[in-house]
Amino acid sequence: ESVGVGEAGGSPVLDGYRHMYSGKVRDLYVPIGDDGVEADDRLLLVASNRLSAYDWMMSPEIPDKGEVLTRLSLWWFDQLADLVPNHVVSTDVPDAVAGRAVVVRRLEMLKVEAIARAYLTGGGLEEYERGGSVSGVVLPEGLVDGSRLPSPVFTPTTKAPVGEHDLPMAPDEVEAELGADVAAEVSRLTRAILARGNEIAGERGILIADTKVEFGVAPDGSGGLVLADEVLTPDSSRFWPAELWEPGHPQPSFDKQFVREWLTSAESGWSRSSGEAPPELPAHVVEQTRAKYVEAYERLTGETF
Ligand SMILES: N#Cc1c(N)ncnc1-c1cnn(CCN2CCOCC2)c1
Repeated sequence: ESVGVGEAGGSPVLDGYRHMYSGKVRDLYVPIGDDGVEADDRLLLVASNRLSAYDWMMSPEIPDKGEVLTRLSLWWFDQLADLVPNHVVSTDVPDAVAGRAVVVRRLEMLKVEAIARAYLTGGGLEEYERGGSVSGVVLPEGLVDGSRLPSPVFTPTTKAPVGEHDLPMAPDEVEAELGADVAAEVSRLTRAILARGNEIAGERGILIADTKVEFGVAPDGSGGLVLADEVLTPDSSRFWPAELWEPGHPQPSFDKQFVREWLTSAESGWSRSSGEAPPELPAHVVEQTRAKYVEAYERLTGETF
């Protein structure tokens, strides 16, 4: 998920903060006090307007994407507060990143990408087609691309180093990494978060096929699991329009379909198999994609962006 620092679309220099880490679409900074000493209990999590598709960084950026997804994630943290505490401290952030950054508690992050699937597709479907199970969970026969699962399945992966792919973790590997009790709690919470997400999103015409969340614990070991990172956004999850759901083939993406269809159309002149970077997105694709992020936010939260 992480790429080298200084990727196209870059990360802003923020006065009073040290840039610590760049993911494909988000960045982490360390606050620096007036005395020049770095905070050890807080971080600044910044969402960019960058869009990643087909494992490429798109250009140009999508205006307001960072703010829309930050506000959506904050709303989900509130919806889930009865299930699990979270790392949000405040939205008192520098003007340069106003609306698209959050001050968060600095945690010790678990070394597991906590993924749950409510619908079968992508890597989960491929594993199922090989052996009838996913992450050690035997599934019913006859499932196809887009099939709804009887209940969300925990399908954790490793957190791969920069430029490498995350790898599936078997249950015993997760227990070896986290211990049996914490592994069971991570599985339970991740599945509960996705189930709650689909209860709410389903009423608003959006299916959340799968999601990745991250947990941390307080550095002093006090308390239990804390939900970190972002939660139930189109960047961390597959969002599908409910009215188009039809198992048996790849589902259209709620937010990335315009980008995918243009990139795979003759008009783009690009071929995914070429290994070459995709061309600039035309303005109409950028605008339509921005509108889908705003639509997801407004449908789910009931707020006007
Ligand atoms: N959230 C959080 C968090 C926290 N609350 N405390 C300590 N570390 C982290 C942290 C460090 N890396 N990541 C991976 C996800 N990153 C998000 C930003 O963008 C890059 C990827 C999370």
